[in-house]
Amino acid sequence: MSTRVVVKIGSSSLTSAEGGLSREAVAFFANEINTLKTEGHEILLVTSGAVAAGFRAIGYTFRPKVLHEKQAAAAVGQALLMQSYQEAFAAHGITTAQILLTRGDFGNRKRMNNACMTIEELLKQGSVPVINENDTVSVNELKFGDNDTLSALVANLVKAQQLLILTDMDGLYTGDPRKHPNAVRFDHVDEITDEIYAIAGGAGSSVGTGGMRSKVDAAKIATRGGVPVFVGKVETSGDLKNAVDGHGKGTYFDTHLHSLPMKKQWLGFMSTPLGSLRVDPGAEEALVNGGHSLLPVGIKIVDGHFQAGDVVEVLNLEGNVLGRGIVNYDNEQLRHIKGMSSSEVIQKLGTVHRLEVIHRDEWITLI
Ligand SMILES: Nc1ncnc2c1ncn2[C@@H]1O[C@H](COP(=O)(O)OP(=O)(O)O)[C@@H](O)[C@H]1O
Ligand SMILES: N[C@@H](CCC(=O)OP(=O)(O)O)C(=O)O
Repeated sequence: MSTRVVVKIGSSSLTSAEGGLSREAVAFFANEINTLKTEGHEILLVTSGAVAAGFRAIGYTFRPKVLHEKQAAAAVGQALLMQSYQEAFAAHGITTAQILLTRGDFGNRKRMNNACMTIEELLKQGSVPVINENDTVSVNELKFGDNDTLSALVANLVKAQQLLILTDMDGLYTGDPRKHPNAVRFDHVDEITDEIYAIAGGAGSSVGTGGMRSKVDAAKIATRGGVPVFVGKVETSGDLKNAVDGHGKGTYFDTHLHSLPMKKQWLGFMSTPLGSLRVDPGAEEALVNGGHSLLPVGIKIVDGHFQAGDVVEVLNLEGNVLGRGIVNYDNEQLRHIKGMSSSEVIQKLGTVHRLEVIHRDEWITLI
């Protein structure tokens, strides 16, 4: 069956440790993707490698660590990266299209709709969108940094049937195999638990950024959005097709969920919460398992400055994030009515526009 697939290629798979782009690697991936396209799959590529490709060309000896040096290296390297993809895909008669995005773009519905429409048109025309972070304008606090999260947001946005995160390690192991030679690989992960997070470490090479941790983060976003994820290695001809077909060299993160509507995607993964609410076990149960709205009676602590209509994070009494929602009250009002029953709230405030603090339609569970 032909499907829509997002393929993310990390710096570690495209460049040598000394820096510089491996044209052989780019040609190899173009060939693998061509095989999938020939079978009728729609492919979107999310690629890293701009900094790694550009830092030697600009004159640095090592991969830069300071932001403006990384941005300069990326500006040089992005052109080299794109040129390389264009040449490699042209050999198969495939047109490539450059798309540069920032985290801020995902927070803006209009920009996202535009990006989405552009991508749909490119796919319709048979092109391969080649997506990277727009490093020149991304500031530290708002950066993706690695492209794993970016690839998960893209996969949710285009309602992909699969996200393949390709890296230099053939999956998630019980510990970083570079440090723990006896570590064992997970073939499937049904649920991303705290234990899974605990074993996923940082980058193993000098060119990679996020390591397995950011890949697990990405897998969480994508699976929560209904997109199953493969994290692994594609090194010999046919490996990418095998990964799509379910027998790749790596770990599969399964999902039983359906794709998320755009509004819930935005709420869960793109919005910026302006405060937080701590709720009691009754409210936790109602929100997470009961599919109910949040009422004032379940709220214990209110933090932050927010207005009605803003996004807040909801935590349980142990401090674990349960999800996010759009509040119907500002922080001052909520401090006055927290813990009150609905009749007490009406007595205190008079007629209220909405009794629910967060309506279930404006809520997303994130555990
Ligand atoms: N539990 C783990 N299982 C497998 N790899 C791990 C684990 N913890 C950390 N790693 C490291 O994550 C690295 C891959 O991430 P990264 O270097 O960021 O690659 P990329 O550039 O492809 O995104 C591996 O090379 C490995 O050393
Ligand atoms: N946008 C940056 C991505 C940085 C990076 O190293 O990401 P990754 O290899 O996915 O961990 C670049 O193209 O160099």
